[in-house]
Amino acid sequence: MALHGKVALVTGAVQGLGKGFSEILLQKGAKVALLDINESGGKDLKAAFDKEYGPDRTLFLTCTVESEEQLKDAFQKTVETFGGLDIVCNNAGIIDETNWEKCVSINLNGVVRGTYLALKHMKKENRGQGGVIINVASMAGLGPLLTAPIYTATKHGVVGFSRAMADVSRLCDYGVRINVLCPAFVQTAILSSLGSEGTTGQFAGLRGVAEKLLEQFGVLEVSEVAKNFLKLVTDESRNGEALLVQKEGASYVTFPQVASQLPSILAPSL
Ligand SMILES: NC(=O)C1=CN([C@@H]2O[C@H](COP(=O)(O)OP(=O)(O)OC[C@H]3O[C@@H](n4cnc5c(N)ncnc54)[C@H](O)[C@@H]3O)[C@@H](O)[C@H]2O)C=CC1
Ligand SMILES: CCCCCC(=O)/C=C/C=C\C/C=C\C/C=C\CCCC(=O)O
Repeated sequence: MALHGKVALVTGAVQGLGKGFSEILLQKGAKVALLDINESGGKDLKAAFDKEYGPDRTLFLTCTVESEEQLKDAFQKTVETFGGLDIVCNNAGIIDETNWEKCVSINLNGVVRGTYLALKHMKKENRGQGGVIINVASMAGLGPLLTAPIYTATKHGVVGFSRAMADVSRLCDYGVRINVLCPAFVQTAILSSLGSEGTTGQFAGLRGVAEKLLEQFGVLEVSEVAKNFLKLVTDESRNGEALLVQKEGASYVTFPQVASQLPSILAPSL
């Protein structure tokens, strides 16, 4: 998929990975709607991107992925401004084991909401032109992060939901690929939550285990993850894939083949 002139929407775009994903899309010629709850940061980022890439290439929209109405309006505004939608990255996420319902609301419900809205605008049966959705999970979507069981659950949820929706899209011929990105630790603000009492609450005492994982896996730079994000966006042969990104490299995850045991009527082309 060539990105020049394509329209992208990224949630949680103001800093960290979302900023990195937005910037690499801009470098490849796409237009990007930047969605975030951080209004002042969003305005500053848009001003910086305007200088670097030109004023018509981005749109900043204040929006929480917790609100169906705000997210729906942001998708609509993006389509009206840029004339279509080709790429959606559901990236916004937090760690908060003390307010765990909020963590589920942002990390899982927000991704479901963003995926359904993306399909509404992009799928062929709605006269959309197809496209690609990248949902951001984590390595904690593939194994346990002990200081953050709810975070772990939301990220496993994002992996399962994305894989299921990719198969739905293939079977129903939506023309939309859905892939999920699973980075290990990345140098962003969220990393300071590793063992902090404020976000990990009753599990803060397990910070030593999380620190051991950090020592074992190291810390990625945003740019390393962004390069792999781009692969998932552009490689048209990839649908329903989970890409694990670690310091030593990236690899597509192999899952148990339970689908092959289903009656073929349920999974004719899996
Ligand atoms: N940094 C890391 O080690 C890893 C991060 N991830 C995931 O990557 C994604 C991005 O995280 P980072 O860039 O590291 O974090 P970050 O904290 O640097 O950035 C998160 C962005 O999301 C925005 N945001 C938070 N709540 C929001 C909401 N309700 N609606 C819209 N925007 C909201 C924030 O304002 C911020 O701009 C998250 O889903 C995170 O779980 C996955 C694996 C590793
Ligand atoms: C609190 C900081 C969390 C930062 C965000 C994040 O999602 C980072 C996750 C990175 C990796 C650790 C996650 C889970 C561990 C998964 C598997 C461990 C398997 C260990 C093994 O068997 O080798």
